[in-house]
Amino acid sequence: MTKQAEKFLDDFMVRIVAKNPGEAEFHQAVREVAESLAQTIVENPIYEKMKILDRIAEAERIIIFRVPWLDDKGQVQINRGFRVQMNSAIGPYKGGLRFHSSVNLSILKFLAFEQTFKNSLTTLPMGGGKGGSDFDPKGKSDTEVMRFCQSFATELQRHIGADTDVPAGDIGVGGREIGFMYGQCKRLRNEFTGTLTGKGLDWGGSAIRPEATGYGVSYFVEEMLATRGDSPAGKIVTISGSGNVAQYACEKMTALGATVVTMSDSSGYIYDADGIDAEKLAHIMEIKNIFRGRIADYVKEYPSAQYFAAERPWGVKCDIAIPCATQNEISEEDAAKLLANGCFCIAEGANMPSTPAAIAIFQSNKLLYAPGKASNAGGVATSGLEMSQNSMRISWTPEEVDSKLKSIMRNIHSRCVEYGTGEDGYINYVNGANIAGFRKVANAMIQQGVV
Ligand SMILES: NC(=O)C1=CN([C@@H]2O[C@H](COP(=O)(O)OP(=O)(O)OC[C@H]3O[C@@H](n4cnc5c(N)ncnc54)[C@H](OP(=O)(O)O)[C@@H]3O)[C@@H](O)[C@H]2O)C=CC1
Ligand SMILES: O=C(O)CCC(=O)C(=O)O
Repeated sequence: MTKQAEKFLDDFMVRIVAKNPGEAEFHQAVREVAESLAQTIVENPIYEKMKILDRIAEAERIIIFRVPWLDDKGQVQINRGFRVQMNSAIGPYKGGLRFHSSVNLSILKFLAFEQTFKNSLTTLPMGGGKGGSDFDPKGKSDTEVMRFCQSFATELQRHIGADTDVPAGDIGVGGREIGFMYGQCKRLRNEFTGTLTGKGLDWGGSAIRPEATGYGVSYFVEEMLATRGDSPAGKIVTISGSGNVAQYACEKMTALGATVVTMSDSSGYIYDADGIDAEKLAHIMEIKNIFRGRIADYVKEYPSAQYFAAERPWGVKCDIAIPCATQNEISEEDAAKLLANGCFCIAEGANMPSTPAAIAIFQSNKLLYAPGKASNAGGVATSGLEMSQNSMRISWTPEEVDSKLKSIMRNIHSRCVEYGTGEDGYINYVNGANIAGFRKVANAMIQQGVV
């Protein structure tokens, strides 16, 4: 990076931190992007003159609202709802809703910021957004979740729409929650439109949307390994999380011939040296999706596996690591363990799961490392395909959607190679994803004037 680019980066980050005090996750996500883009920006003065990166880092609109609801005992509960409408340069705001006790503005702004670049990479016409609530569905009855979702959607529906902003799922928001919110939006607006994605297959949902993020990250791993003449077959894989993304990453990596040996939740991880095959994964899906239980229950059914409470799986020997739980779940120490154990490929299913210090270890040791905004883009890409099907009032077959998903992931990989390959041939997927994602949004913003 030239001195001029370094100065741009320093000045820019001073402005970001001053304008968004105390928002550590947001600063982290913005800094990573700004580091990749500083050189491109000083070499293209129009970007600096038009303050493109400052504008991308400032949400177009943020809505914060009260979500009151009645629990099963008839007591009033109050949560806080958010929608961050980050950038609409290339399409309606698009991005998931997160329901988790940790949700705050910093987390949702980092996610919405990342989403803007991710959605641009998919090549589909989608802007960036994210939302959610500090409501935690864990331990709540179905009727409590329904009452909460109805209250949340009652306010949210004023701000969203098929051509305005199209939310979907994220942590704590799956098919059940999308169904309750869609029902309430439809009732209040008296229209059946594609206002949310991740809908049920019989009422406007797309085939393969539940599978898409996990399948997409697996297709991305295939592409990464192919750059070194390799493939997933015979590889040992560690996965964190046991929710939507983790489940389908496990399914697809196993189908591609790899052996997945770990999955986790926020209480701990399981290690099954024999591999979590299709039958064992079906059991995990039952524990998590039907009984809404804990991953620890796995060892009751498969006693040869081990459960490690309050630990993450990154000390387990593997070739490939696919973090699919949450942000900053791979620390510097975890990254050092992965490296020491011979792991050579890290593909993020989660958003920003690796800390900056962990990424520095991956990159300085020339490991294959893909940031979530590239490798987990299959979920939102398939949401984009759901929007297209809704507009055209048609449904594609699972095979059609899967083949489009595969070609989108291959295309994202090619863009990363195009913009991220250094002089020594090492592919810096972070730079590649950030630069490729930025160019399209930046050029659209220039063409649309100062808005
Ligand atoms: N769903 C999608 O299509 C997409 C999701 N993502 C990202 O993938 C990640 C997982 O999302 P998804 O699978 O949908 O969510 P789910 O709610 O289905 O699953 C989340 C999993 O991560 C675990 N987890 C959540 N928070 C923590 C934490 N603080 N520490 C440890 N484990 C935690 C959960 O454990 P527990 O049950 O104990 O809470 C659960 O196993 C998120 O980063 C999300 O932003 C990215 C692209 C698309
Ligand atoms: O499908 C979507 O719209 C959003 C998916 C998502 O939240 C993400 O990509 O992080």
